[in-house]
Amino acid sequence: MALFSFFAGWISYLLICLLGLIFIAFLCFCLYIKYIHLKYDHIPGPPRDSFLFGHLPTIQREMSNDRVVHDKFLEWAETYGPVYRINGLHAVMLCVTCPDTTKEVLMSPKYPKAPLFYKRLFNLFGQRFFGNGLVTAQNHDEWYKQRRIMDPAFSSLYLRGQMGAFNERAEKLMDKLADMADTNTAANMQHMFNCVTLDVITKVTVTSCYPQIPTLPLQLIISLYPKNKKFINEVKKSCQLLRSTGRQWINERKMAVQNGEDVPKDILTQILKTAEENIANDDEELMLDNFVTFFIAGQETTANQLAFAVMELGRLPEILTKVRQEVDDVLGMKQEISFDDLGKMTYLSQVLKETLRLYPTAPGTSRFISNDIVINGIPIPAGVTCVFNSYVCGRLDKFFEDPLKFDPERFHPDAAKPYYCYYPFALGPRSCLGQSFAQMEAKVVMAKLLQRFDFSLLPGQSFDILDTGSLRPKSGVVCNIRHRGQTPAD
Ligand code: HEM
Repeated sequence: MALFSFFAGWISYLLICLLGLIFIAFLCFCLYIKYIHLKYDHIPGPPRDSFLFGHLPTIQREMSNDRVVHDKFLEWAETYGPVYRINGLHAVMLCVTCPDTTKEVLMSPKYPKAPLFYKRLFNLFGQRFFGNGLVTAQNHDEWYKQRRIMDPAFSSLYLRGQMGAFNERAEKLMDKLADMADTNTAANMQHMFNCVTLDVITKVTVTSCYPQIPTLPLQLIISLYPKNKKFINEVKKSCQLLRSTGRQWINERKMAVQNGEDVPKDILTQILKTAEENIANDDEELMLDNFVTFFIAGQETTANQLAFAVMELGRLPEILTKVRQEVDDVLGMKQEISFDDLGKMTYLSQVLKETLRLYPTAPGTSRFISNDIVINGIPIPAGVTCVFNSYVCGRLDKFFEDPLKFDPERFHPDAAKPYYCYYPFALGPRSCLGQSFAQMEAKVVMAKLLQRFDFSLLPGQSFDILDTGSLRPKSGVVCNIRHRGQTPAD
């Protein structure tokens, strides 16, 4: 009995000490948050929901109510100006729309990608995902080494040589659409575009292993609720499948290289080279990081752009007529589109650019600011994350008049170029490596679609945006497809 009370006494003593320590740690954390508030509260920003969580509850509310969180950021940019502050626990994030700062920060290699966001993409729900691949690499030298190796697979000379592949894959889509037109079947255009961009990037359709990536704050929120376990497990399984598919393809290519076979200078071959020059000892993991990176970065962004373009053309007959006329003038009945043809379809380029202004499918980027700077006359102490949001910039009327109007004339070759307020592919050294690839692919697919088919949106669809980290049309853009010249009753 005495022994029992001795131990019980010690356990209660330890518990009290532990609680005391937790309380002191919490107090220190609160004091640190107060210090951060004092340091950055001179920067304008919306009122915080709470001392501890800052603006996170508002952001969570927007997301759980199925709203586009970037609309909230837009509303705040309109109210609080070219730089405003958002708090979440001890972290401070600045949303910047000031063009001069956008230029200064994004064009300089001095500002690394912000760990606040990119470190979280290393894993997805505990499963290695983008790792240290090109999009997420934060160390400048490691990133630069990879980028230099990957560049040849995206040079304009190499891409010219890919026109055959773009044509061939787009033709497969046209065949499917022709079947649908013949059988009067409605087409979910987003799904169709996903298949073609997947086909182009992998040359094999492996749609089933393609993971849906939830937005980063959403990931954290999702992982807090046990009821999401099933979803989390599915995402993890998709990631594992993607990496094991990558492992298999990489090994096959490695064997081909070792056997002295003539391999193409494509993305996969270049990925093998990134590992050869990697000084760290995780060659295979780095290759898989880049496999996942190109698979994700190179596929759904373009598919979603195409789907948004069809959505807008479906409700704007005048623009549709004009762009179709251009395609007819340049291509006529020609089946194989050449690189030179692409250059001649300038209005189609304008349509695609305008699509990304209103619907930047990868809506922003961020950088860590490790030195004191001044933004729009406001001194900013070092240690913050700056977010550059192309969705917000594209919809601010100080940059684009009547911003919600879809108007490709904004990108007419003679129109004034937007000054650091239009960057759907980001800007500077960390801008999109696949920009030309994506826009060549998008043009080939759109041109063939316009050349061969009439499409009309099925009534009753929403024109809303679904924000899953990248932006996509909520409706899927379901269309009735007809061969050109075929009347709806045929
Ligand atoms: C419409 C299509 C596309 C859009 C809107 C887009 C947009 C972007 C954006 C905004 C970034 C910067 C991301 C960040 O800073 O977090 C980026 C980076 C990147 N994109 Fe794209 N992208 C598209 C298509 C592609 C394609 C087709 C590929 C490859 C085949 C690709 C490969 C990459 C890579 C490798 C990076 C990282 C570049 C680096 O940091 O060096 N993208 N893209």
